[in-house]
Amino acid sequence: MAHQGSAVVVGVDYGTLSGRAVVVRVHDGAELGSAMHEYKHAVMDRTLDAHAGEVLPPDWALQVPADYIDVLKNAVPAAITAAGVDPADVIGIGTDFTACTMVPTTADGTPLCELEQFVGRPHAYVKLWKHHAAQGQADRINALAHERGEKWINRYGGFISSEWEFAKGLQLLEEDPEIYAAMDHWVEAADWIVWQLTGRYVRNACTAGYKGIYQDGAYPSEEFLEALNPDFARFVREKLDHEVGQLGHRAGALSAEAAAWTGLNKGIAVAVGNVDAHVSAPAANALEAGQMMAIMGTSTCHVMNGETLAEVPGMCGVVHGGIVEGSWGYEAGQSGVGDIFASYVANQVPGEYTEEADRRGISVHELLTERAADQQVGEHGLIALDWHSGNRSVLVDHELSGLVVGQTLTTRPEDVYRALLEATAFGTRAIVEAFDDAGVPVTELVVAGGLLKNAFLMQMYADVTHLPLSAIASEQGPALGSAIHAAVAAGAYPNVRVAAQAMGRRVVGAYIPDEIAAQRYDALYAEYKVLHDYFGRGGNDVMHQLKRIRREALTMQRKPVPPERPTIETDRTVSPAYAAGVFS
Ligand SMILES: Nc1ncnc2c1ncn2[C@@H]1O[C@H](COP(=O)(O)OP(=O)(O)O)[C@@H](O)[C@H]1O
Ligand SMILES: O=C(CO)[C@@H](O)[C@@H](O)COP(=O)(O)O
Repeated sequence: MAHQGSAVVVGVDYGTLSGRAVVVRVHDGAELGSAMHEYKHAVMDRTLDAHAGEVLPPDWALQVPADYIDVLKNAVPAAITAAGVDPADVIGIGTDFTACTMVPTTADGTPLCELEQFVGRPHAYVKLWKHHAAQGQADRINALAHERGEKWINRYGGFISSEWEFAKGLQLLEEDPEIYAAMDHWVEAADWIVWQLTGRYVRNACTAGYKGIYQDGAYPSEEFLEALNPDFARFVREKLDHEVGQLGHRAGALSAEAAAWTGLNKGIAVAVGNVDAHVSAPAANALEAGQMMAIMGTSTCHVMNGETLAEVPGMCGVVHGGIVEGSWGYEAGQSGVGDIFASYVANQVPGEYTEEADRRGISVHELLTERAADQQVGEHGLIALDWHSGNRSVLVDHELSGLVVGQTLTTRPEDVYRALLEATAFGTRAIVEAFDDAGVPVTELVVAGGLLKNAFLMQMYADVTHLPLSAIASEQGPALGSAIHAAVAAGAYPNVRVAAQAMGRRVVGAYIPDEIAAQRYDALYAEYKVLHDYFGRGGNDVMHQLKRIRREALTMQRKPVPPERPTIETDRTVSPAYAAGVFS
């Protein structure tokens, strides 16, 4: 298809803590400039900082939609300046988001948290993907789906996640019915941002399928929803159902308002929304069956196309057109990966490590990795479970938690750090094996995301999985993927596959398994599997019990508002649902 050599597109990647914009040349995918903008309110997981600092219950994670608009206002113009291009050469914009990240809105798309009367209500805010407080609702959805023999449940590996649209929606109904009643649309942030760009609400095939239980053109039935909770019966009809757009299609034209925010021309193409993980596969030009993309950052998402439909136990889902139009897209994931390393570095590493890292001008991650790399496989005598943020695949249980076995009086921080790195690699191997066993073989691991920079970790993943590992040749994988979708939406390419060949790229076989290390990891993996099945499949319920006891303790304490916020009324010190004791 004809397009001018100077034509560029903009891709915007909405991550957990920031949004990144990249300007990409249409004919070859060259990245000309980029910019990042951090969300002012980051993730609100302890207190409702956007209002008066009310204490949030455990496992909550909220965001503020206005922070997403700030990315359009700041990162997009900055990326255009960095690229040195004329905004008039931009022919389209595409976006991707974390998911399932949900915004409750009025009929015109106004987030409920922006209404005066709801600013102090936690349920009026965005529920971020890692809001894990709807596990009780997810458990009920799963039990009922199996009891009624709902066909769709096996498209999700047998489990609907607490992270997804139905569990979070049911939690909203049951804990704050007034907000639920005021909500006209329960919108994926991936679609909300496209709505803000175009003035048109279009759901995208990716989140509708993976997160919204939309299969073969239908959602779960009203009878099913009514059996969950009679007030939930019309959830699909009244709050969720809307036109679904295919990935790479044009959602609409850039509105005058969004043109003013971004500095781009009104009327350019805006692509249908997408998810950070799925959009990365075209960016690595890894769209063939067997090429499993692992997008490794805060969490890891695994996405892979397949030629046929298979039911993989514990996968997140399989959706037709979920990665590219026309193919079965599979997704699995690990809820915590970089997050686990970050939490360890922030809370468990002695000051002398930080001082040494500072002195040498490296990060604590790099220091710990360097020391961890300087030992034989198994030398630390440890096995860890990577469930600090719960387990997404293959157990689909966010009431699970982390574990390190084998610590002694001589265990050092780098030992535990290495065990945590290994635990996440073992978690990926468990996912790869689930796909292999279900007849969807994985032949290549293609990595994108922030963790690519840790070469020791990458070699470990190749060794542990016994797979050749390719590396995406972009530091902005999702944003590049969004730019590819923008190019297709603008008509520069006939479809995403063709665009990916011209604009996407990866280094094939960047890491090859070391046979000796791989064999030694096999022995550790065998022990990991024992612990995995024991704690994760009902052998020992201690992790669930600890979460329950913690919730009880927190409910009893009713934590006071910090003293520096003296003006807050006492009835606002906890969320209404929390005060009502519904979290006990
Ligand atoms: N050298 C490192 N080794 C391992 N993990 C790292 C290293 N540097 C940063 N991290 C982790 O990478 C994660 C950020 O990854 P990134 O892809 O940038 O973010 P996101 O997933 O939000 O897009 C953080 O959780 C951090 O702990
Ligand atoms: O779950 C998905 C996609 O399905 C991700 O959006 C979610 O894990 C967040 O990813 P990041 O770790 O922020 O890149």
